[in-house]
Amino acid sequence: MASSSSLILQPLILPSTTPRAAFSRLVFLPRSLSPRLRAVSLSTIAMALRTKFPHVLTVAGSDSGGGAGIQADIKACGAMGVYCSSVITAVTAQNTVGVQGVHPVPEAFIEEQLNSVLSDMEVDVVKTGMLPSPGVIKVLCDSLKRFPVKALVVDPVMVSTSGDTLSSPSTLSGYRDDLFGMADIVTPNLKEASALLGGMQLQTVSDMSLAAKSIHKFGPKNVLVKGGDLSGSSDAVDVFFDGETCYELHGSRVQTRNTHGTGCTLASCIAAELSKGSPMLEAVKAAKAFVENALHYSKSIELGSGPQGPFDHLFRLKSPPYNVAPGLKFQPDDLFLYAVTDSGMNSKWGRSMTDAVEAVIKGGATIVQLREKHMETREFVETATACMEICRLHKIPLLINDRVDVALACNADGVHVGQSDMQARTVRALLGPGKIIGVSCKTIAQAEQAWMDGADYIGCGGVFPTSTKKDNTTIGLEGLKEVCLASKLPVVAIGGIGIGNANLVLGTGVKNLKGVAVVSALFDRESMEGETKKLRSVLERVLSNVSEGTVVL
Ligand SMILES: Nc1ncnc2c1ncn2[C@@H]1O[C@H](COP(=O)(O)OP(=O)(O)O)[C@@H](O)[C@H]1O
Ligand SMILES: Cc1ncc(COP(=O)(O)O)c(N)n1
Ligand SMILES: [Mg+2]
Repeated sequence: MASSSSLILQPLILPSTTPRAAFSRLVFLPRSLSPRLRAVSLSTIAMALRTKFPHVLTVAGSDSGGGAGIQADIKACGAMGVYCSSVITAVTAQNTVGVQGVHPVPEAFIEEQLNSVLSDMEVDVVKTGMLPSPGVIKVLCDSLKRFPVKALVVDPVMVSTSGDTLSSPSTLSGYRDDLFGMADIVTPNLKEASALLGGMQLQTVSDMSLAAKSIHKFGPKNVLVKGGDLSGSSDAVDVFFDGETCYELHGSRVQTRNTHGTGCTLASCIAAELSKGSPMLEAVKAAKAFVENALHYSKSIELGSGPQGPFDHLFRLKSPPYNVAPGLKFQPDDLFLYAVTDSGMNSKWGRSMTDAVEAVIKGGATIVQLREKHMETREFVETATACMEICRLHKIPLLINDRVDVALACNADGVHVGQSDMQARTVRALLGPGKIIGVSCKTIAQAEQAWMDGADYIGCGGVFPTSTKKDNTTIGLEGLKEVCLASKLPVVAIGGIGIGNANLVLGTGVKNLKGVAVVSALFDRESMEGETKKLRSVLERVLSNVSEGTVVL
């Protein structure tokens, strides 16, 4: 091995935010390397270490009113933490009353803009908005063939919500025959879906499903028919079709006039999420949640005198939680051995909460939840802050039961809520996209709602009777299996589980079941570390038997 004196310490100028991050990016190279090789190695390492910033290119029209088009796209991508470049296809004179004029950009100049960005700037995802003529669609298709990107999101903008035409009807065949076949997703609203399908009437959610399936035949990988304008609907329902399954995505309808630009924003958010690496359906859900939240925060903004106002894409900047450092990223396997605290049991055994948390982590707990129903708020925040330090040290996520305020105050990794606590979608809006949210569910319908609300996992139970929740109805192993099979989220089983019966639970080997959550089995014991170790070894044994196909009962 080279001694340290034969190494040179060469700091590279790489993007880094903190002194610690900068230090970890210092590169050691042997002195014996020739200066040329050293230069080559350094540039290779620099390339490898470069932080790639997710990049969406929007190809769309400018909205002088700033609520839709290019302006909405740039703000939406910025809000989602993604870089956004723009190729402008037309300049519109537009306000809250409607569209007063459209000035198309010459096709050759659109091509020049596409060339400039795509040839140089490592675009991940292209999102299209207003493409005013068939010639523009052709120019775009040709550019995308020359410069392929990871994903293409096509929002087939045709008519503004105010009823003004933004692209000529002759673009319909360009979309259907050329662009859709290259698209990863197309996102027509009701009017656009109808126009694409020769005037098909779309009045119900089942009409939307039919439309999504028909549009899929034009060649895009996925279709989202947006129901913002579905009359008589108390929800905001969109229908997603991936070629196999149709999903109805229900959101709550925000009562506001400020819906100008919702479609542009939705498509840009999908593109932004895809550029960060999200799977398609997750990207669509995150985008829909963003639009709903943005509308909610902006529902009483007053700008302009017309019927449709813009909304505030950057509402999150006003919300302090977004300034806090992100927590640990959720991995479903974190649910394997989930320790839920109980300070009553700690005082019975004469130990502090921090000692208890440290002991279960040392014993092999993979995630910790502070569940304190009676602790005073100040003591709770102090305890949680101290526990956070321990959990950070061991890289174990710490969640707070119910108390979003306490989670924010100590910058916990997330919150676990029950059916009578704050709704998960509100928790998500308050905590932001980077935090972990779990929801207690007993039924398939609750599990579906948790998924829609943007939760990361569900806790399912009580599986067996338990002393920590006296009047809790138990669902048994059968109930657990039913919910697990239907759940789109990973599941942790809870309720009366311990060393004696954990094998019955995990041994079901049922889909989505990732682990067990325990309270008394760990905290109501003298040696918490020892008990956790025992439980962990039981779980590991069951897991290896399940993966070998042996049923353990
Ligand atoms: N009032 C509203 N409340 C909540 N979500 C809405 C509302 N209006 C539209 N949306 C959502 O905004 C997105 C864009 O839909 P839509 O308005 O139909 O598209 P477009 O703007 O292209 O006409 C969809 O996800 C839709 O469900
Ligand atoms: C330049 C431009 N592009 C797109 C739209 C559609 O707006 P919405 O998202 O409300 O359908 C618009 N009004 N103006
Ligand atoms: Mg709209």
